[in-house]
Amino acid sequence: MANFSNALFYGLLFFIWFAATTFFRYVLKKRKNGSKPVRHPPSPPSLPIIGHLHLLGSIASKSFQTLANQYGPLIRLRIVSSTVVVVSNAAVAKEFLKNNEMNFVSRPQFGAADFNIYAGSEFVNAEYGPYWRFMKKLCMTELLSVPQVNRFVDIRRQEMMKLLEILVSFSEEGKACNLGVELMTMTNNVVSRMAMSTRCTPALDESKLLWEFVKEILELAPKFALGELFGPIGKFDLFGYGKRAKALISKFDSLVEKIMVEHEDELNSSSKERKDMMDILLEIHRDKTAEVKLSRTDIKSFLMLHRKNGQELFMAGTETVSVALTWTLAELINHPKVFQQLRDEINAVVGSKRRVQESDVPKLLYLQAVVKESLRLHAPAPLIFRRCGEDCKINGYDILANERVAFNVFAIMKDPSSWDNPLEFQPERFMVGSKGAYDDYQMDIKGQNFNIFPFGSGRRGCPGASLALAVVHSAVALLVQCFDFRVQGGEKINIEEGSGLSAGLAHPLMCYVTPHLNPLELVVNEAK
Ligand code: HEM
Repeated sequence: MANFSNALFYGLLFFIWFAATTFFRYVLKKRKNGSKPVRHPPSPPSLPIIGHLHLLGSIASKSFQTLANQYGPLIRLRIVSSTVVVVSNAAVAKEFLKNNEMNFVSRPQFGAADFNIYAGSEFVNAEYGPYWRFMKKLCMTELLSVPQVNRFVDIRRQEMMKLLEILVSFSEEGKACNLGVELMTMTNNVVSRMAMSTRCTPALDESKLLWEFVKEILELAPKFALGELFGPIGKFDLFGYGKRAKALISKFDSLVEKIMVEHEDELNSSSKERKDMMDILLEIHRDKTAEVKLSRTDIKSFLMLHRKNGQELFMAGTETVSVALTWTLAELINHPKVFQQLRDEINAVVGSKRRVQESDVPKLLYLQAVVKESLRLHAPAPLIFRRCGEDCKINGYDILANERVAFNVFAIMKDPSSWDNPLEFQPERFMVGSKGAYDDYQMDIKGQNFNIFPFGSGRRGCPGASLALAVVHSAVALLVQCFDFRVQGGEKINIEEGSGLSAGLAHPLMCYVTPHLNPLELVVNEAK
């Protein structure tokens, strides 16, 4: 009897404690947000501790899309101890990124920053403020401006020629080639030469180190995301990825320091005709009157620059571009009619005596449509992250200060309410006069149109879009003009998406290549 009354007593005590805590939390929440209770965007039912983690598969953008189909285009998820608001349609994205742009102009900080020796010097994750504004202006007016991109056209031509030579040698040896790897090498070299006049190839000493850095950091990036799930506990670096990244970045730092000293010596001894990114940044570093004082660390951090949302140029310029190229090639190989139509267009505009070049691209409308369609179906940066500045209401829901917002570009660009046959690869949709073409056939893809914005939008949009499109257009055109492709071990390429943060193909793009027009002979014609 005594036991029973004890149990009753403790049960009652627990109930009072539980009710009081719940009430107290409710009152706190109410006071924090004035008198109204917070109205979060809808959430699926969650589990204790892990929240919605069990609802996420290996490809976050796909899982978010599935949840949006069930719970709507604006949802809120809790993953262990972090929350994220996910946006999955064009109208809601516009509400955030256009109508409330200034409140979503910063990016969230990711836990990995704790292990980044460049923390505080980052550009991609920088708070919207004087440093970010200065660097962004510099990107748009100098480092990645159209005239600067045009000044390096010969470098892109040389690197693409190297790619063509490699493919010819694969063809002569009758060996299958991993196209993804070759495309990645080419884009690494283009970006690396524009950034600091250094190639990034396993065959050379310095370049080998750079090459290894890019490879390793790309492998590590998705693993960082794991730590993120554990919120504050992630800071303890339970898996050791933080320490590995720190060691890698330190290696990159010594290498870039050496290249920087060489650049400084050159700047002291002569005036260079063509300045690479490092030269431009070093000049600002020395300029006592510059609006913002750039430190050596800021320069190195910038050059290590970004991959989508979180890591800093090598990854932005290399992985995203090579992913876009690989997907476009894969879709073309799987759609022989589209491939042939593109080849016919190139032949009609360029003929068969010279290599297609960047200056031909404005006349190659079908080529542009092919690339747009590929970016629509396979966004190289499928999730864009931003951070909410101050509490605000969007579509009747409260979005709280500091909350992370993920724009699911992957889902938005396949939304059946915006696109007919959204999962089909149909470049015609971007051609004027074609059956089913959109009125707005020259659809802007650089952030004005929220049905298709692979480069993000607004002030925080991608400053590398012109460079990226220059590389993707010319490489696709050259490969289609010069080679036929046969898939190794099958008729079609398996276009399954890879897991983790990478938006690439799950399986290597292995092909046998045969020259259609021998590119090595065409070069001679081009020089005329
Ligand atoms: C197909 C290739 C590429 C795609 C799809 C892409 C996509 C993106 C996206 C979606 C963002 C976030 C935009 C936003 O928040 O609204 C971004 C940011 C950025 N990208 Fe790219 N990118 C590509 C290539 C490049 C290249 C080649 C570079 C430079 C070499 C570059 C440099 C940057 C930088 C610096 C940012 C951060 C801008 C900021 O925070 O203000 N990207 N990119």
